[in-house]
Amino acid sequence: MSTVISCNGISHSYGNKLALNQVDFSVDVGEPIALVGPNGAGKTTLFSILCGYLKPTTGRVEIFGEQPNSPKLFGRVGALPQDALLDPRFSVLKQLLFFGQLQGMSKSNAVKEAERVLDLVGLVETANVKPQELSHGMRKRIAIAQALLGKPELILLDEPTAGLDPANARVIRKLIGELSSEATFMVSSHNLDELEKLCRTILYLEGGKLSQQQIGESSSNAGYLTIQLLDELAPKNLSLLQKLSSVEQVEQTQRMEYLITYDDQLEPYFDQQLLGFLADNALKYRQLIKGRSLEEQLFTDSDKNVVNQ
Ligand SMILES: Nc1ncnc2c1ncn2[C@@H]1O[C@H](COP(=O)(O)OP(=O)(O)OP(=O)(O)O)[C@@H](O)[C@H]1O
Repeated sequence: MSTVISCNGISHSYGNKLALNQVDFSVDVGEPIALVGPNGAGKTTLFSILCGYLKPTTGRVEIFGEQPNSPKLFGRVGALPQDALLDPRFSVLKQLLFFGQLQGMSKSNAVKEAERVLDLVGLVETANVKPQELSHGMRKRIAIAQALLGKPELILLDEPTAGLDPANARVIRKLIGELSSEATFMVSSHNLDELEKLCRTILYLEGGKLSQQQIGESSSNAGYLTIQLLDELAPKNLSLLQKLSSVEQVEQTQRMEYLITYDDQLEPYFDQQLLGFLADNALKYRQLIKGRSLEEQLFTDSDKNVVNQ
């Protein structure tokens, strides 16, 4: 597996204030990583070092094997700084265009890319609006859209949900979950509850020290697929689905949507097995989502209709 971030013995001092103290960790390509710690723990300092805005006082950092400010990383890393500001003078589209063109895109590609990222954050209608006409939550989503420009492979989001209402925070987490098959995300928050269902790997920072690197329980053999069908599964088909060799559980998450837990070791190509099953039983589907849908990951509801094998 290829290494995205490698930090060895990183310390950083502001004058005589030690903000980071001998931090070591590495991150491989894959699922989102949470960086959690109380106010003042050093999260923003670490992000600033990873983005190349700050040089660590001591230690070595590599992103994709390069120094964080290397031109070779241009376009490969997207970042949302904690205090990202939009320019009040220009419309949302103009600002995204500017950053797209800074990445070397032609104007027409930058327009397409700006529209794509605005669509991802659900704010296409704000393209011609100036930032001050938007709510705080919308501005934050625009700043996240900016971090997604050019499809970077590593996306660093410093407190992306800070100050957002629950609905906006949910939109952001949903987006991270959906895009995490395309890019490796590192997301910070002072609130573990917010990220623990989204990220299996959690880095705890406290007083500048990385205290723990916890890998969540779900790093077992369990694989997840969410399928949206064009109709409810008839009991007969549900029973057949449950009998597929690698299927451990089928859970109905909403109308016509099912979360399937399967043994990834037993059937690494379960999606193909499932497509075969659907074809054999003349079942039509709308969407197949690798992993749990974010709704499912974040808001586990104890009284859902769980169907055990
Ligand atoms: N420019 C600076 N000059 C002096 N001290 C600083 C500076 N920036 C941060 N610090 C100090 O370094 C420590 C780590 O700060 P940092 O902003 O990295 O923490 P954080 O985990 O991001 O906090 P928060 O959750 O409040 O944003 C804090 O004690 C802070 O006061």
